[in-house]
Amino acid sequence: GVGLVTATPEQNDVEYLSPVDIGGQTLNLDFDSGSSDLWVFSSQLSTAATTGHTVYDPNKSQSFALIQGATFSISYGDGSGAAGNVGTDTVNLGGATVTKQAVELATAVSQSFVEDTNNNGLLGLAFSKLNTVKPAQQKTFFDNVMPSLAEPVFTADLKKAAVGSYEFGRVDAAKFTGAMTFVPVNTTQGFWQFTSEKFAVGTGAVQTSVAGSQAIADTGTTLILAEPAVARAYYAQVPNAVNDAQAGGFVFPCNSNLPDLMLDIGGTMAKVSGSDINFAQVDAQNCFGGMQATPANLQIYGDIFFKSNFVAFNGGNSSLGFAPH
Ligand SMILES: CC[C@H](C)[C@H](NC(=O)[C@H](C)NC(=O)[C@@H](CCSC)NC[C@@H](N)Cc1ccccc1)C(=O)O
Repeated sequence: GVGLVTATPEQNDVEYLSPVDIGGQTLNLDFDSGSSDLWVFSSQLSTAATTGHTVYDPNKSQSFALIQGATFSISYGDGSGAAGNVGTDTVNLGGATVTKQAVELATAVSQSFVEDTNNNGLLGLAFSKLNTVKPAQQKTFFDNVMPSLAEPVFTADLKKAAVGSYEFGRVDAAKFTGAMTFVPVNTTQGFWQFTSEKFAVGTGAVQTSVAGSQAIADTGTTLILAEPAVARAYYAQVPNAVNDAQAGGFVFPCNSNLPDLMLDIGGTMAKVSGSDINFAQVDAQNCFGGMQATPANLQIYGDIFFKSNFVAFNGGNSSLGFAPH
């Protein structure tokens, strides 16, 4: 089979939300290739936490079954997190269906999730080894649905300020231009991870940031978080760009003519359009960069990368395909 759902951006493309049918109830979830838990705002949360949200109520589902004694607790790189208990239900993503999918019911969520009223939970699409359910770890929707898919793949077609899509079971050639390049991913940490050590600014020379530097493809992260050497070299080519601690990173005049950024994905260069690096206005003149330096030693290629690149996640042979779109 094949599943196709829309991916609708929030204000400033901070996140993309997709409709998921769980036991007959439809919730908009943030599909996240950087984690492996499917958790939802549930009727067990306090009213304070659920105001403005759509919640999943297991008591209203004919097909819900509790997993006795199972709990989850997840924390994310931005300091946010969620925790609760676990059951199974039928999960349908635009036609791709799993009958006994682990659905994690939040009984506590961090404030940033409470405030993000468009987001009613996450659907994790990284590798199941990262799933946080105890005592028995659970599988992701993608792992569960893969055997029934025409092809063991899902694709992300995320767009700047426009509705895109996630598709399960096929790579739709109509959604990208040029040739798709596939690279093997390193799954040891549970992410869609690859080597990314080279970069170029505009039409400049290709240079190495840090030999062997790694990156992950993370649809649940808004920006590109790259090696500091990449950020420094890029913004050195943008007149009046400054690293503004108060803004939390590099800012530049909003009318800047931003160069493209080339990043290698497992040895093949991919382009991030300069226009996509103008992320959001921070004051009367200045805008915040869509690519920032990461303090960690793992680069995170988030939605800014996906706006320029159509990406195929192949769970059959653990590879990542990318092409301009
Ligand atoms: C502090 C937590 C560290 C990062 C680590 N957690 C992770 O790596 C988790 C699975 N993944 C994440 O924290 C990040 C990848 C970090 S790379 C180390 N992806 C998921 C994130 N975008 C989900 C999200 C979506 C919307 C709003 C906020 C957060 C852990 O549990 O140890």
